[in-house]
Amino acid sequence: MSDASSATPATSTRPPGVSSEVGRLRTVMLHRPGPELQRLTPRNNDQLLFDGIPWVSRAQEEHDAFADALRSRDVEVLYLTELLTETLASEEARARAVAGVTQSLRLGDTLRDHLRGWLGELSPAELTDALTAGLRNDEVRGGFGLVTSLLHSDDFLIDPLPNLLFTRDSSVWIRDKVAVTSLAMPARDRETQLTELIYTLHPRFSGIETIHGWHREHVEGGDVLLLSAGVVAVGVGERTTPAGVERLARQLLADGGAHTVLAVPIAQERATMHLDTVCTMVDVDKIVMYPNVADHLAAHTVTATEDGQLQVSDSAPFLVAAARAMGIDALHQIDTGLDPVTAEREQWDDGNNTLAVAPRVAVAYERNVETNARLEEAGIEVIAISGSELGSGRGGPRCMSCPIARDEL
Ligand SMILES: NC(=O)NCCC[C@H](N)C(=O)O
Repeated sequence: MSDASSATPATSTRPPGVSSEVGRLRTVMLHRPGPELQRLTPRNNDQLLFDGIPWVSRAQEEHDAFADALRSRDVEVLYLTELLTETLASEEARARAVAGVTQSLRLGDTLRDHLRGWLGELSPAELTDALTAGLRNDEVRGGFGLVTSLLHSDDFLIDPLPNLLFTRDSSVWIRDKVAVTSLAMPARDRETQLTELIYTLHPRFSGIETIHGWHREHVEGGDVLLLSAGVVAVGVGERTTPAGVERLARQLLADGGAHTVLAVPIAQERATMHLDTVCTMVDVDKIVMYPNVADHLAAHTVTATEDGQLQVSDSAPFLVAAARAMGIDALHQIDTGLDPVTAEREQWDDGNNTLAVAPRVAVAYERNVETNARLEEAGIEVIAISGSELGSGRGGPRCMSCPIARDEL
């Protein structure tokens, strides 16, 4: 469970809404790493999308320091598990959560019925733990039948969700609406069941419109960059699919969420799983970008015709297409000027994955010494945090944060 003593109470009335990457950050949703990380073993870490086995208590310390750095800049920090527990006070939320998590065809009828009964008796906080940390076969008490006898004792009946840490990916606010995303990797599929519950049933978000949704064409929040009000760049690669960006673009262009969407192909590789692994905005007209991709990153500009059809341009260099859509002379790339090997090492360690808390102020991992030095030379204040354990899931400060409210620029 999250550290309730240091959390800001979820009672602020600041209206949610985000229209850029760099407007002053007011409210953010994080997930403090918890028991779900204790489930990682050398046998399952690849499937669960971690590159190692994190030291959990150190990861929690690093995460608490990250949250404190944000609070010290007057950012309200909400925790996903606290919001979920509050949501699960509602009978409807509990029923939906239990039904969703027991859908798996792996269970069979006997075990499913047993689990439904068991989960239904848990308190909201216990149910949050089960939904996030999962459940092993040998943790089930009673309900023994054929399936539970044949599964291995350490098989999961409910998969743990270690990637909840990366709250960026399972929902993204675009103006005053929130897109509940549809995650591509099986290990993360269930995360958006939880964010959908929070946004549809937590009183804080009452009246908020959700778009996209669980089990639609794949879109992940790490691919979605709000370059400026009305201009949304969407990476298309290992996670977000062409069909995913098409559906999102259609929705945004139809309901005023954007006037222009840039569809940006990225290499379908783990190192570049999301657009925010290669570039993030650090000022209204500055972007820090992995130099090894800078020269060939390109974009299709997508707009809507008067009768609502999508209009797709030929591909153009990303920085050119972005500046044109944003109505500025140039989107300046922070020239990290690194030799290709250092650049590759720092990109792998999320050097380009910064979280702006205001224009020209960004949180970054301290280990990316060269990239951070270049950011500072370019006039960006770097709030350096340590991420030796947090980074083993391959995500940096932007990945670990879902902005809920930012000031308009
Ligand atoms: N926006 C991001 O780049 N998020 C990082 C996600 C890391 C996670 N282990 C994953 O593979 O999905």
